[in-house]
Amino acid sequence: MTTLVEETEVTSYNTRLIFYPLLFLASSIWILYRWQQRSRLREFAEKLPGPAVVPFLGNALLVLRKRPSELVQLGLEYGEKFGNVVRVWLGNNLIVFLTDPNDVEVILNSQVHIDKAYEYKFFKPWLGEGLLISTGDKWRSHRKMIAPTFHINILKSFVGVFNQNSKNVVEKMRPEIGKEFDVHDYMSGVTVDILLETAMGITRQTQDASGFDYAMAVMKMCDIIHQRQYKLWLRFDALFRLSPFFKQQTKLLDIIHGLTNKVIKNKKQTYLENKSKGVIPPTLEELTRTPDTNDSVLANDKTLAEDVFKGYRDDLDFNDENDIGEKKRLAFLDLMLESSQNGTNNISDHEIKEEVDTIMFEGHDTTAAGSSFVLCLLGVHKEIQQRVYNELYEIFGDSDRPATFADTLKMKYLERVILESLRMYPPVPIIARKLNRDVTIATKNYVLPAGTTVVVGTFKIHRNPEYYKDPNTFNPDNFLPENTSNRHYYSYIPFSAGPRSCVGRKYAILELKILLATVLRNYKVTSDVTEEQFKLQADIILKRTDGFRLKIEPRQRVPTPTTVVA
Ligand code: HEM
Repeated sequence: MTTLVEETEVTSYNTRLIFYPLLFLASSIWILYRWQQRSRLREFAEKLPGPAVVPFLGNALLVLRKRPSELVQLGLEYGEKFGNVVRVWLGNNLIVFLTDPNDVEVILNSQVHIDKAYEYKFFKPWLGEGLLISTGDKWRSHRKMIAPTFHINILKSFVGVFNQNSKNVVEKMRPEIGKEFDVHDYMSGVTVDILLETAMGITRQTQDASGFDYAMAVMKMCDIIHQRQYKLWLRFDALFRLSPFFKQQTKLLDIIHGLTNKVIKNKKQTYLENKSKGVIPPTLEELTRTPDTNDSVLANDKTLAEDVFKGYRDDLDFNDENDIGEKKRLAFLDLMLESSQNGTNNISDHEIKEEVDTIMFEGHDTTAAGSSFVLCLLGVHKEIQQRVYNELYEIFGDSDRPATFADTLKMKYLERVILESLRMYPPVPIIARKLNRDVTIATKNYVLPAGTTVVVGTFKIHRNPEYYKDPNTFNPDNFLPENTSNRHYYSYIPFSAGPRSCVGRKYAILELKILLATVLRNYKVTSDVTEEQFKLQADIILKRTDGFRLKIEPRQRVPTPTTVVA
């Protein structure tokens, strides 16, 4: 007779007898599959130009101990050496850099290659499955829901917010008069304030200490993610968890998610209370469809940016013809809650939170870098600054009145300056995708195999002499209509292009115009640092490691007669 202990031992022996061979089999199949996949990658990769590789590490040694500022230079040097397609191995990962607009179009214009690369995962604890990183059906349905919330009518309703916050930052900068300071700190603060209001409906008046903590937490989170991008050891989750950054991240995310959750809960409650009283906010449909005769003149007056980006007409261009002007202002969050509550869209509170957090990140760091670069460039190029100011003087005279939407349409030279700054210093200097299918690109019909990470080198594309005469010279006339009309559309992609292009493009241009116009109407800016001395940092967002150093002095509101605005 066998005892219970013996029976248990026999059962566990039998289990092990089945389990271990199965485990061995599964592991062997997996290793074989990976080996086959890698061999396939290698087979295609061998045909692509790129630096020599060492076993196991590939080309990882090239970036070892390199500072972020050195990575920009390294990237540019390899581009010079190998051309518009450069193959690199980081361990087992095949990475292909593309800088020919024809190749880039194949990737960005596709509805298939929409998956983001591995590096975007650092955002996941913060942004979850928000628009920036999600993919497949989830991304498609959310994009369809969010793109209309950036309709020009909604953006027009934000003009007042852009003005008020721009005025606030002008006042905040006053103590810096005469000193050299880092203007990015101020641009970062004002862009977060603007987003708190336009994304979540939190105004300076309604903002309590949690609003301020949130803004600080957003800025610090960006910093942690940047560190993870370029400090190789922080890229490994296990090591990151052991670092002090992880603890800090946990605290910051508590603040960020705590506020977004709280605001969503309160807004939803208010919405339901109002609904029970019969007070229902206008729907997105109503805000974006009703024509308003008062504004029909503006409807035909398109901005320069709309011409520049018309080559890749995307879901942001729908229906803008039906302009209605400034109506009731609703933050993105209100619009999303409304459409989820009235059944137009199927989106949970958690998903709304992810999208609001995504907009807070994408909308803040990019515009902060964009506006800081413009101000520094104008500090260097005084002639150009004078032309910008003269144009503003023509619009506003010596008055202190806020800008209207109609004024922004007249800021044609300022717009060219912004576009040129985004060309030379694109806030998002590279975009990365993971290929799920083989793709044949235009250059030599190379095939990039499924599994490759494709990096689109926006920074390098924007400085290609084939498309820009004298590409390293800051020249806003690169965006005169005669110079843009025949240029390859994918030779200018600061907002990416195609189905995954930046959903906030029009918001960004409008905000930048009002913010920069307000600063320049109040201050003359100068930079003692020349463009050659800018130390660029390769990051998710392009920055300067030497800081955006600038000096300001109060503006005498008189035009400079010598310059003519084109
Ligand atoms: C100068 C300012 C800006 C620049 C240069 C910029 C650039 C970009 C680029 C290049 C992408 C594609 C990223 C990728 O594929 O990895 C992107 C995506 C995105 N941007 Fe912007 N952006 C700016 C401002 C904004 C603003 C103000 C908002 C919102 C208020 C915003 C929201 C987004 C979102 C949600 C996405 C993800 C879109 C998707 O994947 O469907 N951006 N942006």
